[in-house]
Amino acid sequence: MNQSKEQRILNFVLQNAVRGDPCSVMDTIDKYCSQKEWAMNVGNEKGLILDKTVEEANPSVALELGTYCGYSAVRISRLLKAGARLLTVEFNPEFAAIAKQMIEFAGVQDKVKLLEGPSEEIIPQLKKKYEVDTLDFVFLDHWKDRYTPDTILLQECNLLRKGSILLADNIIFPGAPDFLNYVRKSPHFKCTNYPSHLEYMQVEDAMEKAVFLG
Ligand SMILES: O=C(NC/C=C/[C@H]1OC[C@H](O)[C@@H]1O)c1cc([N+](=O)[O-])cc(O)c1O
Ligand SMILES: [Mg+2]
Repeated sequence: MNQSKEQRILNFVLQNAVRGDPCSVMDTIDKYCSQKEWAMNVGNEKGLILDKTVEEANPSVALELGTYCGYSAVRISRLLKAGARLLTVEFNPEFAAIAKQMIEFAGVQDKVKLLEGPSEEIIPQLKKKYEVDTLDFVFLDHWKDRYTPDTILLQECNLLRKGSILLADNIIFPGAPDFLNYVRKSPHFKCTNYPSHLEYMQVEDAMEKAVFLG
């Protein structure tokens, strides 16, 4: 059976990146996806916005929704302080299997816990099953029509605290208009927009930061 694009990306990393070196893994994925096959990794331009937001949050506990091949899980976890952890949620088993190998090759497996399943099922389990108190940082990069219901669910599950930072990818392309409307109208969030471009393309995109005010 012929390989998936995600398997080809992983193989390129296994053959060309430096084991245990997160930056080498990120650079190798970016090289493959800009030169050979486009893929929906956050990429290096929006990745720098992600880096700055993670450094601002300096999270003890971070959540990512939409692992895909693990590019942003590697990107986020490389910045985490000792003892901090990233929980990353992926519902597609093929993608989860690729991401698991990508995370292990990058050497960040001790900081990352990959949770396989739908976000709406996993979020209500975070406190009891995954021993989460509150989340310091959340990266939303999964199905765009899940950003709003999952942001509401995070609040309903008391997983946000005053100052929790949410960062959402793809605000322009593919777009998350209902999420933008929701957080910008809500008195519980302070929003900041970061114009950028779609990964590996000259298409406009943006990220939105939403800080929970309690
Ligand atoms: O659909 C996108 N992301 C949704 C991803 C969904 C992921 O979470 C659930 C599914 O298993 C997948 O792994 C997307 C799409 C584009 N795009 O240009 O089409 C660009 C991006 O950065 C994106 O995150
Ligand atoms: Mg994205």
